[in-house]
Amino acid sequence: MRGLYQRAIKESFVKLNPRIAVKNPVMFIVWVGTIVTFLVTLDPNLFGTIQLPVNQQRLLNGLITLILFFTVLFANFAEAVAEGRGKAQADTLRATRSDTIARKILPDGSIQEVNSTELRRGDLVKVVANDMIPADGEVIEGIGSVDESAITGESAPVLKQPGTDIASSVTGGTRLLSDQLKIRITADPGQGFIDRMISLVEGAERSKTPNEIALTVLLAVLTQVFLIVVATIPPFAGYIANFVSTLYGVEAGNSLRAGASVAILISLLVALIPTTIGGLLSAIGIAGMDRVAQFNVIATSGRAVEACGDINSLVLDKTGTITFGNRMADEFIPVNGHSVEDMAQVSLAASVFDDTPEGRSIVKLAQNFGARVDFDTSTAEGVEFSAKTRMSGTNLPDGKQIRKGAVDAIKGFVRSRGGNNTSELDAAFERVSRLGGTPLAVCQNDEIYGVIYLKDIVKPGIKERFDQLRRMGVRTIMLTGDNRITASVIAQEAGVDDFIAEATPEDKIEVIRSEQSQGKLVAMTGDGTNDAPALAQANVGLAMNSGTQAAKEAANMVDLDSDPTKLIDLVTIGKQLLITRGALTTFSIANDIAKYFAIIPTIFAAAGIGALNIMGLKSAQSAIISALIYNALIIPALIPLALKGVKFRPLRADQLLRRNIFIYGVGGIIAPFIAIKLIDVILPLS
Ligand SMILES: Nc1ncnc2c1ncn2[C@@H]1O[C@H](COP(=O)(O)OP(=O)(O)OP(=O)(O)O)[C@@H](O)[C@H]1O
Ligand SMILES: [K+]
Ligand SMILES: [Mg+2]
Repeated sequence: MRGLYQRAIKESFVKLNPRIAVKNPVMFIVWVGTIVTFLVTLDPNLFGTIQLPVNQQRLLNGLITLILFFTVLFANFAEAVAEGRGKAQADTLRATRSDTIARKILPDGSIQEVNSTELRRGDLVKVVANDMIPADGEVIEGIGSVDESAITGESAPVLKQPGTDIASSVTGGTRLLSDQLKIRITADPGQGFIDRMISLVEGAERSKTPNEIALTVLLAVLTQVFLIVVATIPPFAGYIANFVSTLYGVEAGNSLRAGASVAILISLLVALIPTTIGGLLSAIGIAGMDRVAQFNVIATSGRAVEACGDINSLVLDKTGTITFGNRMADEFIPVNGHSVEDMAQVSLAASVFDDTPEGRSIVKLAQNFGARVDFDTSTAEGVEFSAKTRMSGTNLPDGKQIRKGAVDAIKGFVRSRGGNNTSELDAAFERVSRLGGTPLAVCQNDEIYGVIYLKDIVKPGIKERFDQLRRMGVRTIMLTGDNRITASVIAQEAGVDDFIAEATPEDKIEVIRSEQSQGKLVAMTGDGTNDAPALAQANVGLAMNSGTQAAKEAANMVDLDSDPTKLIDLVTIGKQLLITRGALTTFSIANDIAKYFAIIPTIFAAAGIGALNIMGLKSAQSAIISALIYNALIIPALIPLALKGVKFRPLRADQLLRRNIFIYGVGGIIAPFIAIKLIDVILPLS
């Protein structure tokens, strides 16, 4: 922690470099102002004669220079502290990226040892137990467990094997613990997942988000307006000075001219321009990305984090996101006069090749009923489950075709072979669906044997989360391949706003497009290759780290813990980022009013227009210094708030706006009046 601050202090000075400083127009004006006031400290008469005794003027100018310099440093410090945590994280990551020797498989099948940095996309490598995986890739042969703690912080080993979308992708820098794998490299050197993570957390790719750019422009315009206002004060003051001279004598007129000295005009300018938000703006953005990183989510840009705050619609999978997703076979419901044992036997035959959790749980339940595999598995053919057919099964050596799957899919299968549907089947289908379970029909050729009840449970607390989202104006849409009845039961229980049943992967992208065509911003999660287009289409796409390479590349965020529910947290983080920025901007601009009333009178006070001094400050000098000290100190004082984010309540945007304008607007007007008066009382200036 101390190291973090030491580093930040050092960085604060590095950021004084004009080439870096100029990127923040508001603070750059302060920096230029500091240099000018420094010049008039060296030679108080630089821009014309002054009326104060030279030493007194020099002291005042020197003090102003010092405070302005600290104002710039404080703003730099805010940014440096925000960047610090990411830098520390990058160091840890870099340590895992050390080069290793890879066993490259040559076209003739022989092995050549090469440095991991020489591997290119498409190369084949062999990795044996205890080897570091040399680069990102896809397992094409073998099975083994991998320690991914370097990237996920999760110590439990993860099983990797070819074929299955989910388990076949490996990340360079993780370690193979057992057995051996043949891997096809999918990333060129320096383009891997860990490389991308490093450059992200280091902020190398942290370009300003569109909102940040818009706000920076607004602040720059505001700064320009004040620059013009302040620049017109001298002629105006000069005009009044002439007038005062004729009334009260030349000396009174001159003291008014002195009041509008360069140092004081610069002080007024700095006090009026939005330095508070100008100094904290980038820290707020970096902190938002940091908060996302602490959730173990990697965002590809600050833009993605911000987009989370603007989301109107959340598209979520049912299975595994809203429900636990470890759908277990709970019951066999035989139909058409078949016995449970008969049905168990057919269900087992339909599932021996099905590697999904559903398939394995069916095998287990069937074995409990005494079912045994009674055919030669080496000559039988497995029919893999696909979200499109919504079926899986086995073609037996004797030509029998056994299938299980969504009830309407199986009905279609049976019908095409001349079989019939029964009301008994429909009753079983309805019973399971009304319980929120997934019914799978089982058939052999044209004969339906029964319905398997796959049980799934809605995650506790999810309804409250959706209520919270609704209060923030976010609509939740549940998407499922399951039937309408099951979908509506789960939708009701989870409290989603809308649902789409019997959805194909194409439906996902369709839902997103139709929401977007209504001007809405959409967020979604996904892990499969077929999710990739939808992840790319969504304004916020959160891919699971356990998912395929394609999904991860299409998404703008990756969750290292592979928990799709995190999308809900991301929306909250994004909203908080926007609210924090809005609140501090309001506060910063509201502050100006008090600072204006503290400084303006000092310019005219010397001319005896004391009535302007409504704050009753001790003297012109004390007023200026007090206002500037407040202006400088408010930046470090607000760093914790900028980093942590303002207190967040799940409210709609308009309610939040009203609340914020009240708290940070009214507070922003009152706070500096009190603070400046206090500093004025404490200051040993006369
Ligand atoms: N292993 C399987 N074998 C046969 N049919 C299956 C299998 N797994 C699921 N199904 C059927 O296919 C349907 C679609 O499955 P899919 O995984 O696409 O969607 P889902 O898991 O129900 O919904 P979600 O989109 O919420 O994940 C399921 O509702 C179920 O009826
Ligand atoms: K200011
Ligand atoms: Mg699914």
